Amino acid sequence: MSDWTKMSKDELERQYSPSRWSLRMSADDVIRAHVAALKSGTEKARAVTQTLIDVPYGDGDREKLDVYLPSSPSPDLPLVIYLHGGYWQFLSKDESGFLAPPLVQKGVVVVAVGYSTAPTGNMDLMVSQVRRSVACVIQQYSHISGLYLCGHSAGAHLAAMVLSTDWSEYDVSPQIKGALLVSGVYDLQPILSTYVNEPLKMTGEVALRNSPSHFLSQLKVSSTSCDIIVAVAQNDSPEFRKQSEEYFKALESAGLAVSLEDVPDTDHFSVIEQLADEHYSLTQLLLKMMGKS
Ligand SMILES: N[C@@H](CC(=O)c1ccccc1NC=O)C(=O)O
Repeated sequence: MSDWTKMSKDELERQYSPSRWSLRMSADDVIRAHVAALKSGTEKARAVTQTLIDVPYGDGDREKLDVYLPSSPSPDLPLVIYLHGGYWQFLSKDESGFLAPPLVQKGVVVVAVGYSTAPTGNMDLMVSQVRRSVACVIQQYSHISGLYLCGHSAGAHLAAMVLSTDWSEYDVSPQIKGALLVSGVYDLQPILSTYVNEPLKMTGEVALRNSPSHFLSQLKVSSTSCDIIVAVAQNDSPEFRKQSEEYFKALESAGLAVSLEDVPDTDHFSVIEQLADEHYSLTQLLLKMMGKS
């Protein structure tokens, strides 16, 4: 696989256009179908679980989260925070509850976090928002048995930044027990010169200070006992696959408990959509991580 620094702008943009790599449908159709699947999955989740919608975790407009709760409270109550994808510019928490039903059914609390996507928000703000959301959840839900993170695409990037947080600047120091990072971007430098950065307007410095690949020693300190699964779709682009493989290798070299899951017969979108299905491999892995399979 060639190095991104040697790629033309066109090739880099192709590599960082997840929809162009789907084998299921055209680029436009796969995005339409993705949004539709997330919306209908979230509507279903809201119909079959108890919810708390638009709970603020800060003063900002988008600084709200949705909570999906099991109906019978049990003493063993894991909580998973979901950070949605959409290239830091699309989607919101409002269609990010689709993964709740199979988890809630097993007695897990699911929290979908909102954050200020670009162009309203910028990368520094989004990273600070998701960190604050995690701190807020741990303060409000101090009785939970374990805190877990799950993120897709841009959300996997944000989840990796949460794992790399120096919590000394916060009121709490959350002990995250496990993280499922799905088809993420862990080095932001390759996207700097692409269309993805148009609304984000990141400088090289912003990209560097928000790249999880540059904060491995902080992650090791803050998330020593966190089980990490780096998952990637079989049909993600070579660059996306390389992002996951390299982050996995770096975590492994740092001595963390990490595994790489290459999910067969999935593309960038189906790899996360299928979390709505209790029989899907990643749903089972997430439940197993929480001791709920
Ligand atoms: N231009 C991007 C768009 C994209 O990634 C996206 C668009 C809408 C909702 C989610 C998206 N990506 C990942 O979650 C693509 O080629 O797929």
